Amino acid sequence: MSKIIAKVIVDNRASKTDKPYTYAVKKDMEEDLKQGMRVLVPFGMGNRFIKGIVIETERYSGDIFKLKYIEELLDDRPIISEEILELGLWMREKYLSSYLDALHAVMPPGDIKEITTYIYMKNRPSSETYSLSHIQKNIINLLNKNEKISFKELKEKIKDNNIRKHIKKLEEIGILETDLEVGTKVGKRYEKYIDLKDNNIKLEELISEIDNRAFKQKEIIEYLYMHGETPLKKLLKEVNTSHGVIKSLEKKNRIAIIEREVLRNPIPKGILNYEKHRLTEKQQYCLDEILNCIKENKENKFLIHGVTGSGKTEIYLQLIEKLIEKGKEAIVLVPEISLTPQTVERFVGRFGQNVAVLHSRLSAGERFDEWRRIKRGEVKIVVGARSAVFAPFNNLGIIIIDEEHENSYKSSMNPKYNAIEVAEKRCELEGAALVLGTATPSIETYYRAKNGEIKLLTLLDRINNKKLPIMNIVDMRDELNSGNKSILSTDLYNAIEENLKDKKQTILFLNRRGYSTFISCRKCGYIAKCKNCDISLTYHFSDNKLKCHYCGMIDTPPRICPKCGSKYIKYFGSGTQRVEDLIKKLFPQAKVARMDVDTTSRKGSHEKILQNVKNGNIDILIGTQMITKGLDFPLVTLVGIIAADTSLNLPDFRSSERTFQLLTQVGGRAGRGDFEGQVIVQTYNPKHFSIQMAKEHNYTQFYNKEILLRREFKYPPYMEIISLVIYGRDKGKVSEVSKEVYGKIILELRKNKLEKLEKDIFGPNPAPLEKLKNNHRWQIIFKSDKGDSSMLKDIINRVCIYNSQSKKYKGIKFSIDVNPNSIL
Ligand SMILES: Nc1ncnc2c1ncn2[C@@H]1O[C@H](COP(=O)(O)OP(=O)(O)OP(=O)(O)O)[C@@H](O)[C@H]1O
Ligand SMILES: [Zn+2]
Ligand SMILES: [Zn+2]
Repeated sequence: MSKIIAKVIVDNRASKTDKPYTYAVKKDMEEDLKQGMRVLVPFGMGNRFIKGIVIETERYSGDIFKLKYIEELLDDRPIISEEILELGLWMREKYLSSYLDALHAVMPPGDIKEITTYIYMKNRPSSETYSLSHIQKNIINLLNKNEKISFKELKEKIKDNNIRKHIKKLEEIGILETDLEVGTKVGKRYEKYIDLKDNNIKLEELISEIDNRAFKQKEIIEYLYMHGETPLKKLLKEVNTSHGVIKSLEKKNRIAIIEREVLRNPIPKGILNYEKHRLTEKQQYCLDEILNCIKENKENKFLIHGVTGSGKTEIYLQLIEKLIEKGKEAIVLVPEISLTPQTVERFVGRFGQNVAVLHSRLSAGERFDEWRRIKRGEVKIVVGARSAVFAPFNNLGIIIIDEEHENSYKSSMNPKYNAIEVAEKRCELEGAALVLGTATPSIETYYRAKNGEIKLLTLLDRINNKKLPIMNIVDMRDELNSGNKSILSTDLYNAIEENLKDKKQTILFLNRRGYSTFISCRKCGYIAKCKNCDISLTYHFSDNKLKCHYCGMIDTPPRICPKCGSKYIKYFGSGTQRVEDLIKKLFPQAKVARMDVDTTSRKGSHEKILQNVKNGNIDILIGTQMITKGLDFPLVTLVGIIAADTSLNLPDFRSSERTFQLLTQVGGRAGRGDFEGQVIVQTYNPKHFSIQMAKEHNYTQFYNKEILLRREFKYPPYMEIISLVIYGRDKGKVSEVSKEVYGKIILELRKNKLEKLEKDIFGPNPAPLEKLKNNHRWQIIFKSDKGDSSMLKDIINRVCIYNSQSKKYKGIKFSIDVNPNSIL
């Protein structure tokens, strides 16, 4: 007689347990057990019970006497759908992650161990309960006494093997309802927050009043000063302190404890209705094409390549409207949500309570609440950053990815997935359509569109035939030759002045924050570097500190050179703080704001700056890449790009692409209203093709040139790249292990008759970022044809997993990234 067996991934972090374990299933569980359910299983020598997830069930007619039995089912139904589970397993293979990491990515947010199924009374049964069984009546009786009861408790109270069937029956006839809850976080309505009592007092002053020995108190003040209002729990953890210290600060009247309601529905308040636009002919054409293709089951992958301001968002909105009418659901991915408030506002402004917004500032409980709202079908649209691609809809009609070229769609944590690829896979599994949109398609996406894998829809004009901005290139070498040493060229200076006179707004872009980007001794050449990262420290003027932008380390700038003792310490390189400083000096009459990581760490500060720009309270906005995304301000007519070369000079194969994207996107903020716009691009490489093509708004020509280089130098889309970084505290060991791992991989390749791949392996070498956060880093780069890549991945994975268990390699870690964003 055949039996049911189940493959289970156990929730245990040890890498050697990263494989499915097979368990036998007790007879009375057979019918209820489904893949995607959590179970309790005996594990290891001591048969300790641990939680796990069923990824597969199958009939088996062999001997099962050697197998252990699943002890208990923890869910009454799968907590993720079959498709989502498959998506997770696909990611594991594609991105070489562990089972557990891959499953965690697709499971409900938070600690899946903490999830409980609760049973509620939905409608009290009428008096005619004669059709109900004795057990069913008992269940109802229990629920008459309690608002809700956990599945586990119910099982303990009503000892019956068929309890699941009874619950199901009662659910079917509308008496009961089940729901998931996570931990104790949900249901709590208030949370304590801590903030400084007075935000206008300088840090030095606050600190000077505290006893020198009370260093924890100082740390708390510093933390609040930097981060603003912080949940108590987070503060205790971040500063690693106790309630007592907080209390004593409160007594001193330095901090305030605020009780805040934990919002169950985190949609920002005060969003205005976003009126529907009558589509232009071209927008209409796009919309119809997509709807027709979907209807006739022709294509279901689309790329809308529309210049900046061509009205892509309106197409998304109306597309979604049409699909919801048909009972479908929609996922919209946007780059880091906090950076695209205008886009989010449009979705909420159009669809209101039908939208769930998944942003990074949600608490764990809120995140889970949203997940549940989606799962229960209470919303039809999810707008969110990359992980929203896993939103648990059951009737998904479309996934839209706005600004598809953005690198935030690639995860830097395990599994290191690319949300575009994941979205595509999910759409295939669930029969949904995929729509990518951008003014500057990634080379990979455009390549696929040209090959007919994705249907290309092009919008060449801005809405109402507004002109694209004129791009003026300024050669900074000429400026220098004519005696201008300032970071502002004469042209840019004049244009700003003119714009101020005209009462128009200006955006200045520079991709470096801080004041000076490095400080150095003029006598001996010493450069102040981070001791954890070996990267030069950036000087921040406002708090007179040196900061590491990689690990956050803070240091005091030296007065005399720590190496040779000279006092000729000089500050080089300009960041946004210096630009702000200069602009304020040059144009004292202008209202200036700066937007970068340093000015937006306080909650709400980001929105406040943008609101001020919108209201016309700002004449000149200076910022980093934060100001490149989706901003739509009609009075912005001038955009100045202070240094186009910062992205161009990175030792990375995407540097030309990034530069083209950046210039086009930042430039695209100009002239979106009734007035024409102009862009001034300052550069030392005026002839570079990405700068030239951006100047001409000629994406296709840029693409044609870049794609040739990709082919010649064997980069994506022609080849798949795998970056293996080997890192650890011990420099010698890192290099030693790297060489050994390399040797083993080569051996394996030969064993598998894959010698031909050897010529496309680079390294092992120290990585371009050789030391980060106290880890030394070595790198091996593999390039392979798509056809060979799965074999290669298999080998890399095996060698690395094998090594990570070996005692010899203690303290060494491996990071594998498939088609990484950058290879630094
Ligand atoms: N059919 C229309 N009629 C009038 N105005 C429209 C129409 N469609 C869009 N708009 C407006 O045109 C402006 C540009 O549209 P939108 O911001 O959607 O462009 P986009 O293509 O997404 O731009 P970007 O890629 O630069 O973010 C917006 O202010 C929008 O409200
Ligand atoms: Zn020196
Ligand atoms: Zn550092």
